[in-house]
Amino acid sequence: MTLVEPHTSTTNWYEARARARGCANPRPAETVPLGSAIGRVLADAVHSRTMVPGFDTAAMDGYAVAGSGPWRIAGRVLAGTADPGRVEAGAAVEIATGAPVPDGTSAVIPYEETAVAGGVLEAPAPQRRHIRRAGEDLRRGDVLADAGRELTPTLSGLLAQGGADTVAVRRRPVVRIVVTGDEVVQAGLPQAGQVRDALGPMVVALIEAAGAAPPSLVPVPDEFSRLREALVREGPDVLVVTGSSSVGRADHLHAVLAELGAALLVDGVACRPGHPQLLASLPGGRWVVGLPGNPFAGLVGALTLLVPLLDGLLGRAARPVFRLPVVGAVRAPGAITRLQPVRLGDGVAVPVADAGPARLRAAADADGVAVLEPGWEPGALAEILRF
Ligand SMILES: Nc1nc2c(c(=O)[nH]1)N[C@H]1C(S)=C(S)[C@@H](COP(=O)(O)OP(=O)(O)OC[C@H]3O[C@@H](n4cnc5c(N)ncnc54)[C@H](O)[C@@H]3O)O[C@H]1N2
Ligand code: MOO
Repeated sequence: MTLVEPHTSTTNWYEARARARGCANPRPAETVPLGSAIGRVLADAVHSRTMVPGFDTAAMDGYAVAGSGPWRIAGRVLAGTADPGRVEAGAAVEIATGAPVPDGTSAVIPYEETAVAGGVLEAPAPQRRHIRRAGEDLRRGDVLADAGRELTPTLSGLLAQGGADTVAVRRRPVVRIVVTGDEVVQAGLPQAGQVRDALGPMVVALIEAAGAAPPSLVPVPDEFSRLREALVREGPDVLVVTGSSSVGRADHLHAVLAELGAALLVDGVACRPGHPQLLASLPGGRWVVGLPGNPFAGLVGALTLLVPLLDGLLGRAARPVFRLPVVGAVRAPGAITRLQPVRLGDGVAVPVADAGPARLRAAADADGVAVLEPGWEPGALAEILRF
């Protein structure tokens, strides 16, 4: 863990994200029913507890036959039957998809390929067996998912096939959002000098999408003591402070952190917008993420520091890096990284015009943000942080 002195250092954008991703240990595990684990991150690898199919299974509705035809029809086996018995050479058993095939079965012939008269079945010699062999999909002990994977609907289905009833997942990080600003109001139309809280709703949604518990939100005025109080109150693993990150008279975050003995891991990031973002740890193990008050700058801070910190707390596997050529007219990044809202096209990312630190329109119309590094030129690849 690299610590920096307050106000003295600006961190490269990739380095800042890597620090946020790497600083926290994963939260403890808890066991939850498979049915309520969607979106949770696995704390352990999951293995199949059974083979799938569990028995030789008919893949078509029709007849299980033994030997060559014609066949004498000698019974019926439906799905759910525990013991399908045996079929002797020259005999056929009517069978349902999903039923266990009787011992001695050489093939299952679909109804469509058969003719039946007087209890005798006729069909051309079967070209396919239409039998799913026991264990051909999964064997007992097969790894179904590694630790760090998020439970998706499809993974959840696979784990059910493998016999899972419960899964060990990481406890969800508990987050408190502290919205600072005397001028910031939570509802209705802002009066003279006021502004609606645009960061609260956005950051709540980002936190939930990242896999943390639904966060609480506390508005605090621009007062040192009130901000201090909001940071020391027990409960959350992560405190997100919006606004108060810069150097203005009412920006108390650095002073409060200094008084609380916080260690600053990131204090300013070499990017536009979103430069005055910070990451700190408080004595006792809690984390503080400071997001700039300008809404698009705050969003950049959330994508740079907050979501990666939550990924680390969840023990989430590295997210796949997604790069596209960014085409079209866009301001060059200059000497530091520029975060540019983009729309995703067919194999390209297209900048959305008129992005500014305080404006959300471009980001709201975008599918993600492109990370344009110094030296980037139109048409070159850039990492895309998808919303
Ligand atoms: N002398 C300097 N001034 C500023 C600098 C600087 O380097 N030197 N940096 C500028 C940049 S860049 C940003 S970004 C802002 C960051 O300011 P703070 O994080 O301290 O935030 P505030 O001063 O409280 O507010 C800035 C701006 O955003 C509005 N705001 C605040 N919270 C919200 C919210 N929840 N929803 C919507 N809008 C919000 C607030 O009203 C201000 O307009 O500092 C620059 N200044
Ligand atoms: O970088 Mo500020 O964060 O431009 O709005």
